[in-house]
Amino acid sequence: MENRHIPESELILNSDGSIYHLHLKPEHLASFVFTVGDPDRVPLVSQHFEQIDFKIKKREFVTHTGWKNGKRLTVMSTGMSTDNIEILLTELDALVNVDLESRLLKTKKTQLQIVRLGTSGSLQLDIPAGSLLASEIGIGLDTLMMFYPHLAGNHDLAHAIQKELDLSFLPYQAAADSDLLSKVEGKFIKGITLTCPGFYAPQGRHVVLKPRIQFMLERLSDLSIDGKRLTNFEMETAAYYALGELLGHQMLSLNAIVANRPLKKFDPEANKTIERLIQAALECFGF
Ligand SMILES: O=P(O)(O)O[C@H]1O[C@H](CO)[C@@H](O)[C@H]1O
Ligand SMILES: O=c1cc[nH]c(=O)[nH]1
Repeated sequence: MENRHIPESELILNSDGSIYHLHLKPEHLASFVFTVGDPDRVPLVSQHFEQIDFKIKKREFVTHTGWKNGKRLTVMSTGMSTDNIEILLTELDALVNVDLESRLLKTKKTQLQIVRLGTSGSLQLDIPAGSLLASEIGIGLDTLMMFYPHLAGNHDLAHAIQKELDLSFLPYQAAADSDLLSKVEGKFIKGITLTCPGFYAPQGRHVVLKPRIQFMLERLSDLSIDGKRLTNFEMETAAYYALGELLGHQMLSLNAIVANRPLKKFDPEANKTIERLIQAALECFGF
């Protein structure tokens, strides 16, 4: 990669030297990061830390860094949608891989491990609310990755979804890091996750405005691609996996299933499932 001087208007630092949106300096970040969508979920994770050394809030990005079981870790909130994940991952990568003084790439690369702890809706009757699901693959129904280099790897699912829904664009497809995925074996079911650019019509919901794509839920639930089926809807996973692949960081998205869409049910006990998700993730990663 060309080692150019990154201009001030392209990688923006605040007056205290912290990075623009996240408001972090390199020393505030651990190499293992849990991410959550909801800022109020950050203390639900960090309450399990033995010690918290650093806390900051900027916009929807709330960060706590501390220690558990002798290991340093960070938890941070991202807000919703893939556009926020683009900001998150670009700035996290810059914190570890750009010398913020010289504005040049560091010669030695640091790899982050980033695990999303999010909520999600199931597309399948046999994946009830209350399930814990690890996304093996993420498929993005948004256009974020049209602005970045092409992804390597298999795009079979993306092509099948484009055909089924008659989309004018090709969704993007990327996979979880296999080492991180192996750590949750037995504790999480595995699934194929659809990352949507919205919560309502882009997930086939009808409130007042009628979704343009008819029977989206049923068509995606029934789709079988070489024996593989789609399992859940959320709004960030594919961007983590795609940008993780391009930037060289390890990513895993873990989901608390809070709705069963075929049953038309939302789980009133969703908070308990989120707490189980947090506990299970801490255990699986040795914290
Ligand atoms: O609970 P979080 O992590 O925010 O994840 C899910 O919940 C939000 C929608 O309610 C979207 O961000 C979706 O991905
Ligand atoms: O159905 C759901 C539930 C949580 N998050 C989503 O994006 N969709």
